Amino acid sequence: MDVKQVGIIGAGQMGNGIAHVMALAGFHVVLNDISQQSLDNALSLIQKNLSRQASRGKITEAEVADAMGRISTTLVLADLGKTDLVIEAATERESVKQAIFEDLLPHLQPHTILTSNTSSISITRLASRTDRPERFMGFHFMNPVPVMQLVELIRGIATDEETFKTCQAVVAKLGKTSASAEDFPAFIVNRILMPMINEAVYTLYEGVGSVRSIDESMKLGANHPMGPLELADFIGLDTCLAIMNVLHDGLADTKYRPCPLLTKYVEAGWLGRKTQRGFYDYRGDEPVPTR
Ligand SMILES: CC(=O)CC(=O)SCCNC(=O)CCNC(=O)[C@H](O)C(C)(C)COP(=O)(O)OP(=O)(O)OC[C@H]1O[C@@H](n2cnc3c(N)ncnc32)[C@H](O)[C@@H]1OP(=O)(O)O
Ligand SMILES: NC(=O)C1=CN([C@@H]2O[C@H](COP(=O)(O)OP(=O)(O)OC[C@H]3O[C@@H](n4cnc5c(N)ncnc54)[C@H](OP(=O)(O)O)[C@@H]3O)[C@@H](O)[C@H]2O)C=CC1
Repeated sequence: MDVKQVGIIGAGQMGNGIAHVMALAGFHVVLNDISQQSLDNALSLIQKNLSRQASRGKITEAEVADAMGRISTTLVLADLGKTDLVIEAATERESVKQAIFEDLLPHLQPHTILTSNTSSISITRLASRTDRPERFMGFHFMNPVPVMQLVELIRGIATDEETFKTCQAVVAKLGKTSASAEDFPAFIVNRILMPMINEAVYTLYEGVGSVRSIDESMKLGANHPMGPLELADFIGLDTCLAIMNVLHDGLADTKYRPCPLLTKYVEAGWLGRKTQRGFYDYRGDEPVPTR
């Protein structure tokens, strides 16, 4: 199938990055959110990130203008009715995603492929609540989307081959690489990455190291580009906790127990960079560890 128009639901950090790379690759994008503020912030962030790419000579000013011209925003889900591919990138909560699909379905054309950028939730279960489980799959970008090369593609139990091939072709058009993952909790990347982040929080909780010593150790001792706590703040602590809960519930193994300290940060509303406070406090000139 030839994809021309892409609908993106959720204009948070992932939604804006997905809109950025899709528009730059020539797709027409309709970006939806429940908050006008989030849509406005997303557009100005996309403009800023595209301009940064232009200033480094990676793309031209004309490409920036063309990409921005291909993005429209809306608060109304029905405006995604003409799209060929929908990527849902709203908050990592199953009830939120299911409600979105329920509201969206009556407006979609029969051929439209429905996907979720979920980090962990069962694709098969999300698909089973729609009218098109064969045209439903996981389309999982990595953060920051304009920089990261990988997209995980996850088939649900009913996903058909044409849907998979179409999504694979879209990833190739973005200049990214796809990896196929089976539909089990948190797929591949987060099945491995998130327990490491959770273990870093346990290491902090048990007093083995401070925020700074844990991050420095993993950056300098294991050559990770960001320390695990810095990365958790970057991903969002609410998202990290949601993923750990899906692993814990879905695999029924205590080794996935979310660290109580991670839960406490989320309960405090200290969600990382997006709320300006998490394992670091970002309100000043330099990030300051909170423990
Ligand atoms: C939770 C999930 O479901 C799955 C996930 O996504 S897990 C998270 C996966 N992501 C990671 O693990 C990221 C780990 N961190 C990194 O790779 C790096 O720290 C980083 C790429 C984010 C930044 O790299 P850096 O070298 O420290 O910073 P910096 O030099 O500023 O940036 C490198 C390039 O990326 C660009 N960049 C950085 N952040 C960006 C953003 N948010 N948007 C667009 N471009 C960005 C910069 O402009 C820069 O571009 P040039 O090469 O043209 O100069
Ligand atoms: N953060 C990461 O590193 C990664 C996250 N993901 C996944 O991507 C998805 C989004 O994550 P992320 O961008 O980080 O989260 P954010 O919190 O940054 O963004 C979520 C956005 O969805 C909006 N939203 C909530 N409910 C609805 C709704 N009913 N309709 C439309 N929009 C809605 C939120 O609006 P409001 O703010 O008003 O609530 C917010 O703008 C999640 O499934 C996450 O697991 C995947 C890869 C990496």
